[in-house]
Amino acid sequence: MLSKTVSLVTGSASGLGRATVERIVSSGGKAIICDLPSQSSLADSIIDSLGSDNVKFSPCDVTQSSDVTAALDLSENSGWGPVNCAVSCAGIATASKTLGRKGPHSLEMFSNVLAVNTVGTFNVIRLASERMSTLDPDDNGQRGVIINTASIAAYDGQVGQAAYAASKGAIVGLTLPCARDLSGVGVRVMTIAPGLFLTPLLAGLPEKVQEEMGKQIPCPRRLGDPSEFGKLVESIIENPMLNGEVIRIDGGYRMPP
Ligand SMILES: CC(=O)CC(=O)SCCNC(=O)CCNC(=O)[C@H](O)C(C)(C)COP(=O)(O)OP(=O)(O)OC[C@H]1O[C@@H](n2cnc3c(N)ncnc32)[C@H](O)[C@@H]1OP(=O)(O)O
Ligand SMILES: NC(=O)C1=CN([C@@H]2O[C@H](COP(=O)(O)OP(=O)(O)OC[C@H]3O[C@@H](n4cnc5c(N)ncnc54)[C@H](O)[C@@H]3O)[C@@H](O)[C@H]2O)C=CC1
Repeated sequence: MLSKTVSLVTGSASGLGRATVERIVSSGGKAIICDLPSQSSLADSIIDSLGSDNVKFSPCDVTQSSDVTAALDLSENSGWGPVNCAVSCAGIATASKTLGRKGPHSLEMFSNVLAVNTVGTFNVIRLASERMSTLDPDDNGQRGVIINTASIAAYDGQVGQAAYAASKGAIVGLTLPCARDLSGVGVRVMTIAPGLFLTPLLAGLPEKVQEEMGKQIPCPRRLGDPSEFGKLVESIIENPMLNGEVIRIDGGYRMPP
């Protein structure tokens, strides 16, 4: 299916989303880069390297339904047809204790993390699945695949990760019911829970935290490369039996408190 993949990939101007776009396009597929308008120059550099026939940019805040709809429309208006693959990588991470030295966790920050990570992911699932439902089914009765990005923090959230872990735990929780809801239209739903990957998101953490983390990964004893995430996306797209499940990709790492 990868050579016929028409995808929308959120958060794909950077990091794991970018690696996903590179993987899909290198196998003959097409991708809509769906990222914030502020990321347009990064998106342009991806288009320069992969070709404007294969990649297009739709400025998008995943919490806004009209933005996600415009990205789905772009695929159809470009002559690619409706998307048959949607990968959500858009996400933000915060670090704040439930009760810190300066007082309680900001409620606004907590809500914002859930809005982008959880609500944004569900927004893509609901709107992309509607487009996929219009496609002809393949030999397995399938029309598309949706892949979400959670985190191992959904299971092993650290000190200061209440908001982030809650947002990712919710993505784990919605995976099975969404897969069940969409089984009637032949759309699979899978979630990847990455461990520690070397992307701008992780580079923003204090260097000491980064160093300690790389050493703690059992095997391989290093941070993950975003291309390894892209390979897993490819496997999920290609394997029709993968549905309703969360896959950790973490080198056997379990985060300490
Ligand atoms: C997998 C993914 O999707 C990506 C990831 O999650 S990568 C992992 C990301 N992890 C994080 O972001 C960690 C977030 N937490 C923090 O950065 C900090 O805890 C914080 C900024 C929220 C708080 O810092 P702070 O208020 O300065 O607290 P600080 O004084 O450092 O520590 C207070 C106590 O908590 C402990 N602590 C703080 N952060 C800790 C941590 N990350 N791990 C373990 N203990 C920690 C300290 O050892 C200290 O313990 P004592 O009470 O015994 O002295
Ligand atoms: N890097 C890592 O070690 C891990 C990352 N993850 C998750 O993987 C996903 C991708 O992370 P990275 O590539 O590392 O981060 P990144 O910061 O490199 O990329 C995230 C992208 O999401 C975009 N984005 C943020 N808010 C958005 C919004 N409202 N609408 C549209 N786009 C938005 C950003 O502009 C950015 O381009 C995130 O969901 C993150 O939580 C999970 C576990 C580990």
